[in-house]
Amino acid sequence: MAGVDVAFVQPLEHRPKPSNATETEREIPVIDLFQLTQNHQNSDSMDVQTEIVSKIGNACRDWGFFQVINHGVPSELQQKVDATVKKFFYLSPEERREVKRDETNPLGYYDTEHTKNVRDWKEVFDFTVKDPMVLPASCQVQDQNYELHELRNQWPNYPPEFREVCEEYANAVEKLSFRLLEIMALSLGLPEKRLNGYFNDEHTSFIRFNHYPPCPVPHLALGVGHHKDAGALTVLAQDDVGGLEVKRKTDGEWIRIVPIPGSYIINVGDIVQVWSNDEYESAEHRVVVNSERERFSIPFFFNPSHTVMVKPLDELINDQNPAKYKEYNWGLFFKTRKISDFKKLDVENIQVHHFKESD
Ligand SMILES: O=C(O)CCC(=O)C(=O)O
Ligand SMILES: [Fe+2]
Repeated sequence: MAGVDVAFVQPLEHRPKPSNATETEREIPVIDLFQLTQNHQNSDSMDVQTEIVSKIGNACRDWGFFQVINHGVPSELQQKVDATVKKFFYLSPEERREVKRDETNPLGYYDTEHTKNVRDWKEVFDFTVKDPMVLPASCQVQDQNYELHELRNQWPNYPPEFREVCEEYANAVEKLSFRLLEIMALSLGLPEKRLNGYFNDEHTSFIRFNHYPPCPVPHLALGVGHHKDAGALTVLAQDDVGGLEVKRKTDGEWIRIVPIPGSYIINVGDIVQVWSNDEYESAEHRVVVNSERERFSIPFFFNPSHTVMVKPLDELINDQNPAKYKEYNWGLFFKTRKISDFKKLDVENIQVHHFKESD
């Protein structure tokens, strides 16, 4: 343990197992979106679309996770982003800190994120898709008439193409996220565009560049501690190193997701869990680090506008299946979570189960 800050050490029950026996398992469904990302529509392609909708519905129900290939984001763009991300993290610590996040602006670079109050073995850079991003100014409010705060992206001067590449990537993945949202809506028996209105011009989606340096104590620390994503859905690009693990719903085992080149990992977030009244549950996941290779990953967190009141959709509840959650305001939830991820608190951070109706 010499030289490793105890803030990184996971409680015993959350430390990763030394064996990687599950490494070769390829259990997470892989779904080919080729037919969806093409614009021609004939009866054959409608059949294929119905099949994709049903595969995605099953994956959301059984796993809360799946991988997509032929998703429509050009591989050249992905390579450009990957190279740009590396250039940024290879800047000197002083240069990276020029765009450091602080308590008033949660966007930019930081290396002190905590998940469930244990420090993660990683450094990150966050930027929003809509700039500025509008959020409540404080989470200490009693009603909906809260004051607003505009948060702006911080861009480093180097590499010079950084901002342009980030914005191009954000547009491409935003498009894919809308498509996935539409497929999820269809798979729940809803009209295709039923959920799109929650993601208006003020949606609070953001992209994170994760860098996990080699870790001298990979059996004690985690790159990201166990958690669920709070937004609607996540589209994650990862390199070939591996380390992401998902908790399998059937038995609670941690399953390693084997990287497939050119694919994205999609996971259901807490908002889809609430909208679907637990039909699709967000899955717990975490990132294991290793002592040899650094790893990079890029999640796109697809989040609605701050004004959205999140609750089970009326079409999906009835007398036999009453709403399992009280409604909550996304902006206040998000703001509260952002503050608790920044520094260690003495209380559990905000979770959707705090809004669960008592049985
Ligand atoms: O790096 C990864 O594979 C996943 C990261 C993650 O789960 C997150 O940032 O929420
Ligand atoms: Fe996550």
